[in-house]
Amino acid sequence: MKEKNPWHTPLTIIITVIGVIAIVALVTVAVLQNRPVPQKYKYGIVLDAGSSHTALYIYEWPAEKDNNTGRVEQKHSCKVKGKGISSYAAEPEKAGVSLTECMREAEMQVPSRRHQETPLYLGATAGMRLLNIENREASDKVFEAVEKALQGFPFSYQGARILSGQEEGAFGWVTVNYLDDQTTGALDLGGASTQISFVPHEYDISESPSNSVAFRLYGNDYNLYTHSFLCYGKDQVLRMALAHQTQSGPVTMSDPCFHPGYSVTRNYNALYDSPCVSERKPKEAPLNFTHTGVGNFFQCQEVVKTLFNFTSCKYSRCSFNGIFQPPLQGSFGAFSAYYFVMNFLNLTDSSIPLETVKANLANYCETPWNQIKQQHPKVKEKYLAEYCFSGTYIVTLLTEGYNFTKETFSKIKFIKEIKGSDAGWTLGYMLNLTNMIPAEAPDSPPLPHAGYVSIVTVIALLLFILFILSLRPIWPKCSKQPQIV
Ligand SMILES: Nc1ncnc2c1ncn2[C@@H]1O[C@H](COP(=O)(O)OP(=O)(O)O)[C@@H](O)[C@H]1O
Ligand SMILES: [Ca+2]
Repeated sequence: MKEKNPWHTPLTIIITVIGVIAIVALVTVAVLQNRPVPQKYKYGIVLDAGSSHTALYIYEWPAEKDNNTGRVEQKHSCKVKGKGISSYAAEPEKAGVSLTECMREAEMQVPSRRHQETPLYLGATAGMRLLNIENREASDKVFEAVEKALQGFPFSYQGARILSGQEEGAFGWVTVNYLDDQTTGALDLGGASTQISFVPHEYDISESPSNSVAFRLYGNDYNLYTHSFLCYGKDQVLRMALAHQTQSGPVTMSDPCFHPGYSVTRNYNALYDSPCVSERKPKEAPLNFTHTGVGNFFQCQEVVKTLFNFTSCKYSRCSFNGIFQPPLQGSFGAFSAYYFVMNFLNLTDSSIPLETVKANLANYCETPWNQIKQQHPKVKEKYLAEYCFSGTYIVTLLTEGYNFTKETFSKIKFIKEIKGSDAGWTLGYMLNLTNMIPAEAPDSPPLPHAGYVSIVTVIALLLFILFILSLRPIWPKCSKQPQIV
């Protein structure tokens, strides 16, 4: 005869059913109540008006985390067609018009209900610094035109201005260190200026106060060393190199920094039309000269070295041109033109020793111009012609200028972006102006939703089991199983 299961009494069945219903109800209520609400985002827009071109960046962060840490991300970027705003000195209106296409894109990217509260900034760097030195009126007109154009959009326009070299260097450092976990120096190479920023080991800021910036980031105070070298961006430094080699006003010039077989006609007035070289213009020169290539890395390095002044230094130590620089410290992120050039040359890998970098460059510079063009039919010819010079300049600036050695060179990472945001000063600039540079370390992260659900379920189950056990006195008696001997 089949024995009746003692658990099948009405009481235990009722208790079990009620228990299961209670657990399901508890978990459902808890899960629904604490479901993460769909994220609401806030936005900020920064226009980087560089010497060679303007780029627009849209940043995004969770709305409720305004003052919190490390949550601002680049949502979108747009490259403005044409040249930098400083090139519109003669026709300022066009500087404003040039921005409209990217601004329209921004209107589409930022949800319209957020337009009015979205701050919009424009920061101009060394191109406008030079125009401002050369022709103040023209620089003001460009800003007027740009301002007028930007105010025509529905965002919260916060102004357009020239960043100082210190700001450019310091905000580049903030961007890198906001996004990265360990403290990293920042190396930024532009077309018209270049910046170096890092936290020195022992830093006596009193030696050169103009090179020091203090920041509080993620609970730590930093004394940052930063310097911006105007005219040492790769386009202006090329002008200086060409100027150095055309002092006597020749009709043809043989240049070790360009490939053998390279030959173009250049205009003297155009070459010397920049405050970085205007004083060196030869008194008597023809209208044009023929610029031909020789392709010799070592000779090119000698030319580049003449552009640095190592003779005077009134501090305990200097990089070049009498500028104070404490000993290099830690790892570095090198971005903008550092990355473009080294990436083209396949030299971004930090494991490549400095000597190999030089050997590869020597080999690259020697390659005939025809061959280079054939190998890279899609690369813009202006860039292509200049990679030998730019690569040589980068190596020389880092080693002779900033004193990187073969050991410390391997601590430089050539980077385009970090965690999806472009490396550059724009993010740091916006964080600073919106008071969003996180001063304190992030709170320990709260329990993720899945973890929360699991814990609620396990506790509910435990309670249920305890409840069942507590009913033990009224459990039906188990009938003894026949013993097997
Ligand atoms: N693909 C590329 N290859 C080589 N150089 C590039 C490339 N894209 C941009 N550049 C260069 O990077 C530099 C960017 O400088 P930019 O930010 O405009 O000037 P600055 O920061 O001095 O105001 C320019 O010299 C530009 O020619
Ligand atoms: Ca730049």
